[in-house]
Amino acid sequence: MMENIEGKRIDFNYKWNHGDLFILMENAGKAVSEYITEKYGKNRNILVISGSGNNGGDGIITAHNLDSDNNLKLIVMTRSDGSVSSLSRRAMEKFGNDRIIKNPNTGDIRKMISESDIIVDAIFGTGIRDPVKEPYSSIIEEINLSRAEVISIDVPSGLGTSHSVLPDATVTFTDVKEGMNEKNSGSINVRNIGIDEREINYAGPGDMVYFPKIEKNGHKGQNGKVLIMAGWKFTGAGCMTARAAENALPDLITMLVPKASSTIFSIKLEDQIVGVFNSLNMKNELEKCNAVLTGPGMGISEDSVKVVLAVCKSGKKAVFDADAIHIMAEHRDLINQNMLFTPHSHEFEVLTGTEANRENAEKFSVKYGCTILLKGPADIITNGKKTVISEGGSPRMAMGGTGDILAGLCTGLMARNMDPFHAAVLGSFINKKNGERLEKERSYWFNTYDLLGSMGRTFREYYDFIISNE
Ligand SMILES: NC(=O)C1=CN([C@@H]2O[C@H](COP(=O)(O)OP(=O)(O)OC[C@H]3O[C@@H](n4cnc5c(N)ncnc54)[C@H](OP(=O)(O)O)[C@@H]3O)[C@@H](O)[C@H]2O)[C@H](O)CC1
Ligand SMILES: [K+]
Repeated sequence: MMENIEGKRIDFNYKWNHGDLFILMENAGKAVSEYITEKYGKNRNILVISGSGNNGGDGIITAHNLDSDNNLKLIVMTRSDGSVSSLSRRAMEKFGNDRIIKNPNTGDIRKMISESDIIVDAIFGTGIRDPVKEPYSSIIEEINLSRAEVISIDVPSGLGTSHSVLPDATVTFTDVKEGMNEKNSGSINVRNIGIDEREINYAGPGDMVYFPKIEKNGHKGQNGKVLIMAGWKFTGAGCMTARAAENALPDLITMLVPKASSTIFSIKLEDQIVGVFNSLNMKNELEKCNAVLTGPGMGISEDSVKVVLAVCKSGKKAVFDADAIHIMAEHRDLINQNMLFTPHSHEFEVLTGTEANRENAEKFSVKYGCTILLKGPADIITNGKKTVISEGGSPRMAMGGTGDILAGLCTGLMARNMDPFHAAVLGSFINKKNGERLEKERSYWFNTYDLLGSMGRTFREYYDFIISNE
């Protein structure tokens, strides 16, 4: 079952790899026309009703393919300014602009529906917004009153609203869409339209669709607060997590550190809030934050165990890395769905008591409900329901500190309202692409400061790609 946003993610991955989505529209139209010809034969009275988005474009290609063997009419309902999506415009040129019936009135549509034995519903696909406005709600009603066979493309138009086409069959692409069942969609036929496994099961630029945009008129605090309790033994590790978290663009980052090292932190992170750790401060800061990180450079001490247990008790979204993973291995009963663990293979073995591989990561996530990001040349990210592989990076990223950067970035993303799984996938993707960028520029001669320095540019490249293609 695929949510609409997941469909968008896959489209962006495809677009990044192949440049143009029109071939997918051609394949979608081919899949639907083949289904109709196989099921109903030729010489039928077919009416295709297309909306102004890409679902409509799939309908136009379907019409083009069925045109020569049937008595076919194509209606296109444009936007109020007469436009359609750019892919649909290309489909219209292919069909022949002058033969398209544009924006007929409801009476004419009713007549055309009554003269048809097959109706192809391409009004809305996954881009539907509730509520359905006129004239679309009346058209949907007329379709549902007709005795013709109705075939919906991708999803029944209006699904999830109070005006939904009730088709005899739906030809859907890549996977069944959210909310579809045999009752509201008729017989469901899933067709592959050329999306590669890599665009679905591997991290890619499309994962940016889960990254919340910065609102132009937003207010302070809206973009989340990060709490970090790390670097108590190795201050450098703690500082790197904070610098990495900044790249997710949260409004506030607070470090809680022991009194003895607070001066070092205050100097190195002069633009962040550095507080001195005590039980009361920790309780207050945990209440205020949207996501918390602990573990990197922390050491295992009475206090670090206290911190880890308090994080568990807080119920906040949390990232456990390094020493925190060792501590959590003794407290597995406290693991829940708000938690992300970012182990390398040895830490994974300590946490789970099993060999570090995909199957065991999935088993552990299912059992405890948490997300695992198992680090390696290819990161494995799983929440037990979904698993994504994140490849790439640079061999130079085996150096110390890159794990701290990844953990900090994931925490920042979780504070920005992302769930642990999508934060982990995007964090891993950006981290690896950032390493690749530096390797291209400098071969292997770069360090963790360089990674932190270029992360914003790497992030922006993919952010801009999504914004400019929406
Ligand atoms: N990878 C794939 O699987 C591909 C799928 N394709 C098909 O594309 C659609 C999704 O296309 P999209 O353009 O995103 O959206 P829709 O066609 O579903 O609908 C958008 C248009 O509908 C208008 N709209 C939306 N809600 C309403 C409403 N309530 N009342 C009136 N009009 C509405 C919307 O209007 P705007 O004013 O916002 O422009 C749009 O015009 C997917 O389902 C597949 O069928 C592609 O072929 C590519 C690959
Ligand atoms: K449809």
